Amino acid sequence: MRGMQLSDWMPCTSQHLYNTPLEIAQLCIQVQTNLLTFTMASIHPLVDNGVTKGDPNFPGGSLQCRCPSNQVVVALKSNIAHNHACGCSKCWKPAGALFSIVGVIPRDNLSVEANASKLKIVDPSAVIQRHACSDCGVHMYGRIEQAHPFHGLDFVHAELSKQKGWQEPQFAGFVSSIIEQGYNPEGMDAIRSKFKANGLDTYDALSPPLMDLIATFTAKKAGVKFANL
Ligand SMILES: N[C@@H](CCC(=O)N[C@@H](CSCO)C(=O)NCC(=O)O)C(=O)O
Ligand SMILES: [Zn+2]
Ligand SMILES: [Zn+2]
Repeated sequence: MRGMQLSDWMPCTSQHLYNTPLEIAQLCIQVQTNLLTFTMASIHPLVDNGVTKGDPNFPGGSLQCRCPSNQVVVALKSNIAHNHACGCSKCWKPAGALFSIVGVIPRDNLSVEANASKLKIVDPSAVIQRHACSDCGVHMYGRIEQAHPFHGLDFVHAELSKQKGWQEPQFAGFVSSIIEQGYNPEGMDAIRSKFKANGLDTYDALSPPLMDLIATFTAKKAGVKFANL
């Protein structure tokens, strides 16, 4: 009996349905990705069904907390930068999401326009002093007060804005941190595949350029002299 041929498994190969093993492999990957999408927990609503590109000329807008009335309003005079999915335990995430989506803006471009009295710092001992609405709990901005490479940049969640066009997530950071919050390590490959399928590189800290900024700050603080290249 001759060995099974591909054509034995594909009775319809006489039509132009599956031309090459590559097309079949691509079809299998697509089926698997679709299945993963169907079965996986939500990464974040702005990632689960694809990432929508922002407007590079976006001028900024405002954020509102999720109280039904007397909302905290924060005005942002420019677009955000380094927007990223964050798996860490400290960043605010919408209900059901495994990741936060958080970006930065120069603190001088951020102002609280309404109900500032509702804001309280979630963890005063943290590096990022996250100012959250004491009623609905969403984080309106995170500010770094101590000497730090990101001092002067506020962390904000642009999904709290009614305006569209904010910078889209550029990468996924602190991905392994979701394990610390109870996500099954067996599921990490699927999580990383989902990010990659949406064009986002995944890191277990911040992106390399941001990590280099942190290391440069640390070296300079320690008086390290950089060798010539
Ligand atoms: N595994 C820890 C990681 C927490 C952490 O280091 N978070 C980063 C990134 S938050 C925005 O990208 C950080 O800068 N933390 C300083 C701070 O949050 O104050 C965990 O999950 O908790
Ligand atoms: Zn609120
Ligand atoms: Zn975080």
